[in-house]
Amino acid sequence: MTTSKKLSNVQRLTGTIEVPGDKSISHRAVMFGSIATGKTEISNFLMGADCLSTVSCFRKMGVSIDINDGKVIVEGNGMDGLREPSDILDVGNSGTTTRLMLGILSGAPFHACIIGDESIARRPMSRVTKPLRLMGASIDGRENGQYTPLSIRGGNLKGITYESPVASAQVKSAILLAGLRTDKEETTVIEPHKSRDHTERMLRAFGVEVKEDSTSATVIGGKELEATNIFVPGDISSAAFFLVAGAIVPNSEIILKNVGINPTRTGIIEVLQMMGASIEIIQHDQYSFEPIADIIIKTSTLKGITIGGDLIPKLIDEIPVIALLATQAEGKTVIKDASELKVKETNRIDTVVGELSKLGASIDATDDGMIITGKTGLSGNVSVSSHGDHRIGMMLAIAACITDGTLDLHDVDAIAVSYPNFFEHLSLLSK
Ligand SMILES: O=C(O)C1=C[C@@H](OP(=O)(O)O)[C@@H](O)[C@H](O)C1
Ligand SMILES: C=C(OP(=O)(O)O)C(=O)O
Repeated sequence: MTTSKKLSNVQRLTGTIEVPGDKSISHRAVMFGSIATGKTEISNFLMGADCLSTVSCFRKMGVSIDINDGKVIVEGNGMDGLREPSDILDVGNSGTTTRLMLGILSGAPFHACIIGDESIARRPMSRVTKPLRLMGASIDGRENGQYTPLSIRGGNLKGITYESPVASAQVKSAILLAGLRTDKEETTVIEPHKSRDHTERMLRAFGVEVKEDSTSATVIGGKELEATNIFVPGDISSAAFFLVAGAIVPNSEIILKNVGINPTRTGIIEVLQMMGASIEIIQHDQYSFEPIADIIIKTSTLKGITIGGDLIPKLIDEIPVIALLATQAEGKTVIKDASELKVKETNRIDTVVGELSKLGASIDATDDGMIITGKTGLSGNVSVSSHGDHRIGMMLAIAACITDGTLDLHDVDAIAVSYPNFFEHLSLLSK
């Protein structure tokens, strides 16, 4: 079923919100808890559709996962505690579930089948199936394991040193998770730029040693994970929508509480600062393995900038809303080195350029990004669509705050993938 919503512009956005828990960290907490020994209690878990797909897959492999009052309790039975699933593992819309789970399954001595939705079926899986096969996993699937449906049988794995052609935390994590199942062998992943390091940080919290340098990470196999309690910080990728909204909607001031500010994820803050936004970061004393801050954003006068290189992995999921931000910045914004956008839930170069063009933005697609010239008023009274992509849906809902007429936003239900209470927060701030 698809849904649509008529959205009007707003006078201002003011108030305080706490965005839901981080999606990347929530996935990992359930997965690592499932293969650890003992009870892992997760608080502030993201109850979004993607993370619930992870929960459902691990339950099908015999893990007891209890969801109660915003807390998730995972009873792990160790690395060898997973059971062969009698049903297909359905990952829904979630790339992270698919790729990290493949890493875990590579060392599990049984067979499993993985399917997902139409969007997942278009996303490249050979970036993980290739190195996992090199390590010893048997993986088959559509077009020789390039796409779902996939079928996997874990094997005896050997350690590898793998130079990934893309900076991808999903690829890195899948290989490191498989690396844990080798017999005391070393597994190293080298990336062209550093990707988010939640896996490395969380593995350490579960008692596993991870060696890291600027663009590589290494684990040694054979160590059991020991259960731990995890507090999931607010998702900076969700906060990004309100950071942009606060900067571009007139007369606004928004306070975002408890946002994760892991330096491998803070590209959106760097971009806002480079554009000249009025933004304040109040960092909390560190009490978790992930840093947390409150962020205050106010209506700002912005200038266009160039975004590329090693900044891209730090803000890859924020590019749709950064494109909207750039329409309100004076001058040219160039987003380059971002061809990874083409293999997300949608081709995010095409969907961003297509939908923002409908609003009258001056935006052109390039081979590895887009060029936006601002500042332009955005026109309403048009129909737009998320194309089933949560981040496109939320970007358009924020755009509607400043259009000169209403927007008919189709396929809004996609937003529940990462931010189920997004519209509640939007209406709270616009009161
Ligand atoms: O590891 C993760 O949790 C994620 C990594 C990124 O994908 P890639 O690994 O494909 O860059 C990101 O786009 C995705 O939303 C979540
Ligand atoms: C790309 C995303 O997620 P995934 O790869 O897990 O589907 C995203 O959340 O923007």
